[in-house]
Amino acid sequence: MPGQKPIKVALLGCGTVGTEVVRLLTDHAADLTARVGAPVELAGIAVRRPNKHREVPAELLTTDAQALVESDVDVVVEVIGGIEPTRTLLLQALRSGKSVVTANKALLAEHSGELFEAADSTGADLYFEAAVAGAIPLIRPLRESLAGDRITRVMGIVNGTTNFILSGMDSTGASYGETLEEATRLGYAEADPTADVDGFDAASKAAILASLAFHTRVTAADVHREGIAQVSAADIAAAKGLGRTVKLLAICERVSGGGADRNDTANASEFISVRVHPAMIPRTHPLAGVNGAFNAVFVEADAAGEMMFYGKGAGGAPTASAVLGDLVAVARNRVVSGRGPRESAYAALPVRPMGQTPTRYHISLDVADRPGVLSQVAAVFAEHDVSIAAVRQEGRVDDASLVIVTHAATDAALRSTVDKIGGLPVVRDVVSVMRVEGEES
Ligand SMILES: NC(=O)c1ccc[n+]([C@@H]2O[C@H](COP(=O)([O-])OP(=O)(O)OC[C@H]3O[C@@H](n4cnc5c(N)ncnc54)[C@H](O)[C@@H]3O)[C@@H](O)[C@H]2O)c1
Ligand SMILES: N[C@@H](CCO)C(=O)O
Ligand code: NA
Repeated sequence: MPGQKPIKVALLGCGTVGTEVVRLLTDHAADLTARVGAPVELAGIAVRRPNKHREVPAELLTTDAQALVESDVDVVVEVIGGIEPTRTLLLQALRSGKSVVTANKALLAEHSGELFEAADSTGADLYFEAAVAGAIPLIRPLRESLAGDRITRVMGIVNGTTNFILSGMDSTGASYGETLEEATRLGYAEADPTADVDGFDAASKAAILASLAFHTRVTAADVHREGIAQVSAADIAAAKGLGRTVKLLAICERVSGGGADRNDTANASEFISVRVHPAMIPRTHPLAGVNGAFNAVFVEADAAGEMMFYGKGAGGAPTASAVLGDLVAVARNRVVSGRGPRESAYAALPVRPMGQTPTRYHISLDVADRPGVLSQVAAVFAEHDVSIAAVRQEGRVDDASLVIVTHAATDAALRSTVDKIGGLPVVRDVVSVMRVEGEES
């Protein structure tokens, strides 16, 4: 594009993802120019320790991220992570009319409202495909491709570390602790795995997905979150015994009517439920075959029906692929003086608290094998108004394994049922209690 003004890019952060962004920008420069309609020029890279970055051109490095954001650039690409200083830097960029591309789910899940407002104040773009499920196109399908449909459910595996651990437990029968150790040794889990194993990373992603799917501002605080540290080898074995497997799921769904809410929504006819928790799913479910560090997200929409998005949700190069896709989009918008999608939060649906969101449960018990045991157990369910969907009993020498799957019940009802059952003299052990998803209720 001779004579076309270059699109100048500031890169903030040059770690796992940033290094790959630089590589792709350099290796594909000619193609990117052709695709955008103008050269895409790296104007500077903000890092903390310049002497640690021998792989990138030294003259581009700076430790002053703020000055780089304030300089004459068109686009700011943020791959530092965390809330500050990135929040301040990106607000500054957007308020001065610079487009932003970010991979930062934690920031978006807490501050997307403020970032979108800053973008609106100048007409700048805010793109974030890399923030959820890495390379997998998911943000663009939800924001653009499905913008004419009505999405009813988004359910997926959006954290590779926990999926690696749960898949490992499923294939070896090993404990959570042993498998986490292995994941750390192989570099799949970080030295501090808290954000992944306690579900914070998945909860941020769930908030972003729910916001887009339901045209509602959802933050991480709205997401019910449970991690995988409590998942035992017994849970995995119980799941396997019934043709199921355990996955950490991010679930965003529309639910109709009833229940409390975050504002005065007594008359609301529709709510959303946004949650992250381990659940048993049938081994025949499309998400059951997603193993190791892969991600997959299942989307259901009224007109489109069921769709699944599958691929690499993390890693330097896959994540950089999503960043580059966004960079091309915002650069193209600038070339034609156009703009990408703005925030769409008009529906403002209330989020239903987990306490009022019934889910189905699987309960495995070790019981004495003698007449009347089943009826005693069933009576406790009836007493707490928890309806039983299926029961399976397998006799052993002098005891039996009893597996019960419930119809949808609230956490509170299920907890009191299980507490009371655990105290029955005929119940020797409550082996496993876990939610069930992906089956007709
Ligand atoms: N690594 C992945 O697989 C992956 C996948 C999807 C999204 N992300 C997101 O991408 C972002 C970056 O992740 P990463 O894995 O590359 O992290 P990283 O820790 O490898 O890189 C971050 C870099 O930013 C630098 N940095 C910190 N503060 C800075 C500052 N004030 N100014 C300039 N540089 C600063 C750090 O020194 C580090 O080199 C995060 O938001 C992360 O959640 C990562
Ligand atoms: N820690 C995340 C990286 C991608 O966000 C994972 O394990 O999937
Ligand atoms: Na993505």
